[in-house]
This record gives sequence, structure tokens and C-alpha cells, in this order.
Amino acid sequence: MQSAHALLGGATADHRTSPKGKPLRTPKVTDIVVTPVAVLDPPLLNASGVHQPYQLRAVIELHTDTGITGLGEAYGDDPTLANLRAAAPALVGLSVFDLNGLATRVAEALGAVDAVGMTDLIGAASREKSVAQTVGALEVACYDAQGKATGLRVCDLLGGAVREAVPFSAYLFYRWAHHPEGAAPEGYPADDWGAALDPEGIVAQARRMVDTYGFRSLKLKGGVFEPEAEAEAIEALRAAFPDHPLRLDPNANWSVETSKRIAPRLEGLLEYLEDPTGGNPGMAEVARATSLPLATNMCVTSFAEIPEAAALDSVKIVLTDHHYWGGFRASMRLAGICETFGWGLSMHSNTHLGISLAAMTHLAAAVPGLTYACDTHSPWQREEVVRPGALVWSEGSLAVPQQPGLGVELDRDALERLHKQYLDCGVRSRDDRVGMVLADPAWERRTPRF
Ligand SMILES: O=C([O-])[C@@H](O)[C@@H](O)[C@H](O)[C@@H](O)C(=O)[O-]
Ligand SMILES: [Mg+2]
Repeated sequence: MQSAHALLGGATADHRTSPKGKPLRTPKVTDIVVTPVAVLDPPLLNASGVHQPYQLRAVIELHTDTGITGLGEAYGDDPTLANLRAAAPALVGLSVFDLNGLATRVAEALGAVDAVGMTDLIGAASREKSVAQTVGALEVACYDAQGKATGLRVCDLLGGAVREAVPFSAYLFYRWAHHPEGAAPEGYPADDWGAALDPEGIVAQARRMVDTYGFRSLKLKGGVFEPEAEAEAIEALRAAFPDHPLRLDPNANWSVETSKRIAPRLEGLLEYLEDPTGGNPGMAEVARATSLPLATNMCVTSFAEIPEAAALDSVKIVLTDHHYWGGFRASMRLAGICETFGWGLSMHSNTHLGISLAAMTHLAAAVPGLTYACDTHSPWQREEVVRPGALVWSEGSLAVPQQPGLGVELDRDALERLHKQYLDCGVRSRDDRVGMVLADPAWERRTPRF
């Protein structure tokens, strides 16, 4: 067992003694390997454009002097990789239990890092957020190593599972059947979901997701078509799924006036309306015009944005995401703040692989106030870096893995293949405009569009 202050994230001395006098070895970081991978991604439409044929992720292997390796997963765009690689050498010699030391060392190593955002769909970029993203990714790997060292699951290290099955929502997207001409290489394998560009297409997509995974909550990614058309899709979903909680997320692509016009039509249909418009002042104005609770992963995405949101009463639900809030501990701090303000807590997702899915599941299992079904892009994912078996869907939920740490195992062959795909595909950062402009050269990103 580790000493109490080690488990609190404090500094650890080299040699400690267990109550029975047995010397303990605290795993210390010897090396961190960051491997970028590219995974096939369908042409999902959103406010920024359309997903590229490949999404980038980074797999983190944190090696220690006890032979234990902790796994983590991050975005795989160039700025994220540069930050991870700049921070990695500074962690050599660090105990995997010293999470305060981790945060300090990463902040120092990154120094005056540029504020670079992976996508404008998760709010404004800032230096603090870049540091938080790096800490978050490495902290997950430290927790995985802690779990493997102690025989405990990550959710147990986070205070214990308050739920053993974590509910997720069906993430519905307007989409094309194929990537636009010129976006994907010849022979690129399209998936079999087909297009979904109207209410019927969205209902059919929801039906397949519900039948396959058993999801209860349904979230529609909006901000793509005229707001009235998206409201119609919500009405069609309500008619087809009378008992499923519904959400709509236009990713701040509606003006305040448009939001105030459309929100009343959605009252009684949605459990929450996510980021109809941009910024806390605009969201606050919309909130005053509707009884719908507003949720966000765009205007409250860092601790610095919380005071304004609280003062303006702009949101009722915050979507956490350990990837950019700064890891598990930061997400738990956020959960406490939400509780203080009487805000609900949900969970945001970007395209991810199984290491992140396991991390999201452990976090959601350990946060009592996380009562909304979490977002996940999993149904859109056709490639994986972890071995099958640890994350099994049942009734729209994932059982928390039982093995120590995150409970997932890296599939080295898959890692190698997806890394090669990264090297070959040429994509080095997420840019959802590329495909839109290929499909329609006159297309421009406008914020808000409607
Ligand atoms: O994958 C997408 O296109 C989503 O739009 C994602 O990038 C957003 O960050 C996210 O899911 C959201 O809830 O805003
Ligand atoms: Mg959102």
C-alpha cells in the first residue's frame, strides 16, 4: 500500500516502509513514449465543417522503474504532440503518485507555451488549457500505473465507484455517406451508415444506435442546417422515441436572437440545450428567454471561465472532459464547484479510442454528481488500440473494467498499424473546413452561421 500523502497526490520519498515493515517501491517514471495514430473517421457534419477521413490520437506509454507501464491517450495533432514531448523528459524520476509534482513539472517544462486549440468546438484556446491538456493526458497514465502498482482500479483510486455501470448517450450526427471527392485516398473504406441529412435520416440513425447499444439518451449534433430543420429533427426523434431524454448541440452556431426564437419551440422536448450560442453573456441572455436548461462545453471549459458563468447565470450544466480540464483530479474539482452552484455535470467527447473511453468510464463511475449519460463518439469508431473484452456495452452503459488501473491492454499490432496509417495519411491537425471546401469551394466558416 502507498502512504497517505502519496495517495493525496503529494511528494514521495525514495524508500518507505509498509506497516508490516516490508520495503515499498514507488514506481518512478523512466521514459514516456508518445505514439501518434490516425483512425478512420466518417464524414460527420458540425458547425466547423465535416470530419476529415482520419482523426488523430496520441497513445502514451509511461514506463517506470518497476516494470509497470501506465497508458494514456490524448489528441494527436502536432501542437499536442509537441507539448507532450516537451513535458515528457521533465517527468523522469517522478513518482507516479506525485500528481502535484506532475502538474508543477509540466507547467515548468511548457513555460510560455502557445495557446493552441485542437478545435474551436471546445471553446477558446489558452495557455492554461494547453498545460491542462498535457497534465490531463499524463495524469491518466500515472493513474493507470498507480492502479497496476496497487492492484486497484482507477475509479477506486478516485474515491470509489458510486456506479458500476456508466450510461452513455447516442451521439447522432448529420452526415454524408462518403467523404467528398479528393478528401480521402483511393480505396478508402466507407462505413455502412449511409447519409443522414433530414429528420428521417436522423431517426433511422438513432434507431440503429439504440438497437445496437441500448442507449437511452439521444444527442443530436446541430449547428449544421437551418435551426428550424434541426428543431424538426428533434420533434421527429421525440415522436419516434417518446421516453428517451434528448439533447441538441448547435456548437454556438446560432446567434442570440436565433437561439431565443428556437429555444421555446424545444421546451418540453429536451433535457438540455447545449451551447446554442457563444460566450457567457450571450448564453445568459438566451437562458433568460427559455425554461430549457443550457449546457456547455464551449463557454465554461476552464476554471478561469467559471466566475463569469456563475455571475451571469449563463449555464445550468457543464460538460466535463478530463482531456482539457486537466485530468481526473481537475474534473473532480469541477464536479465540486458544480455542486456548489447547483449545476448539473455531464461529459463531453471528441473522437477517441479505448484508452480514453476507459478513462471516461472510471471518472464517471467515481463522480456522484455526474448524473447525465456521458457523450461518446464510440459508435463511429471502426479501429481500436486496445484489446477487445474490457469495455462491453449493455443497455447503453459500460460496466467499469475490473482489472487494475484503467483495465485496458494495448494491442501492439494495432498500435503499429495505426501509427503507420498516421505516417501515410498526411493529416497532422484537425481541420473540419477542409472537406467542406472540397464539397463546396464557396463554403466559409462563419460564427454564428444562423
Ligand atoms: O466531433 C464533433 O464534430 C463534435 O462536434 C466535437 O468536436 C465537439 O467538441 C463536441 O462533441 C461537442 O459536444 O461540442
Ligand atoms: Mg457540445
